[in-house]
Amino acid sequence: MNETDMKLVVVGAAGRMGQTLIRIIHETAGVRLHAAIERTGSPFIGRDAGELAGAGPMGVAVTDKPLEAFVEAEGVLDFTAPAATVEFAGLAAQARIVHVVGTTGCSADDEARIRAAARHARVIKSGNMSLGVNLLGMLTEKAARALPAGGWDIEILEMHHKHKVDAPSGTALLLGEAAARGRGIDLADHSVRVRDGHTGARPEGSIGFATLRGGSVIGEHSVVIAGEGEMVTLSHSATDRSIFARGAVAAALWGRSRKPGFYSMLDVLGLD
Ligand SMILES: NC(=O)C1=CN([C@@H]2O[C@H](COP(=O)(O)OP(=O)(O)OC[C@H]3O[C@@H](n4cnc5c(N)ncnc54)[C@H](OP(=O)(O)O)[C@@H]3O)[C@@H](O)[C@H]2O)C=CC1
Ligand SMILES: O=C(O)C1=N[C@H](C(=O)O)C[C@H](O)C1
Repeated sequence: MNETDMKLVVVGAAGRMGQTLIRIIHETAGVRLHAAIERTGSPFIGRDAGELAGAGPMGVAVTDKPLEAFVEAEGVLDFTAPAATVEFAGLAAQARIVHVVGTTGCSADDEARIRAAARHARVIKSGNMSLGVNLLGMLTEKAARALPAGGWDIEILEMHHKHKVDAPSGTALLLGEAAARGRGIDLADHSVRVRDGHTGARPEGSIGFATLRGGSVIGEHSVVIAGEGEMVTLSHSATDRSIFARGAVAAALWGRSRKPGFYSMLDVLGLD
């Protein structure tokens, strides 16, 4: 441990991503686990966070006191749920720390509240923290720009594990936004999120989404650009959650020297 290590809090510490984040912090130079948070009443309160994550004892007990943890820390890594993330955004703003948000499924109102907190906190939010998906976003934007709407139809397909609660995935929406940017259109006005029954023919220029759920799939995403007699498919497969956790830790370290504001992984990775 080093005095200059960035002190990080993991909220949702017992979750799939929370445990992965604790393991990655443990093996990454320049950061250390300062606190681990779960909700009041969680059976994990009081447990050693390192043991919970399968990394061995770390001497950090899981608590339900986020503000106490935030005021002594430099950053919080948040892969929880929209209502929790909105609350943590307010606390991170009070504590003036870095807030890395991986939570997906946020409503427009949640998004506005998180952005408001970015007046005081350094918020880095992305539907996917991996390098590969952010590169895929860039490639999608370029392909959508090069292949015009009259003749080329964009569909985004995703599959995740059976426990996932939001759809389309944050990544699918990130890719949809990238495609819409490439086409110079607003995604909200052109997306088709569900098809059922007699839908009529596909509206030209729309961006369609299809969702699969099952088993333990970590994250599969494809951008299909279908033309007459040919089809281009750009895709990404996640085989280990550590890709998201490494991205989140890199984002926290990047945010340490930034001014308050709202940033994305494209800023962190220098891809924007
Ligand atoms: N951006 C990215 O790169 C990625 C984003 N994600 C997103 O991260 C989120 C979490 O995913 P995952 O880890 O699989 O989900 P889990 O359900 O496994 O973990 C979420 C954790 O957050 C806890 N939690 C919820 N509310 C609170 C609260 N108010 N205070 C403290 N803890 C709370 C949950 O506790 P409880 O069970 O008691 O509710 C749970 O332990 C999802 O939105 C997912 O889409 C996931 C992977 C990558
Ligand atoms: O819930 C998940 O697991 C994941 N969520 C993110 C999303 O909604 O895209 C990122 C990743 O695909 C895993």
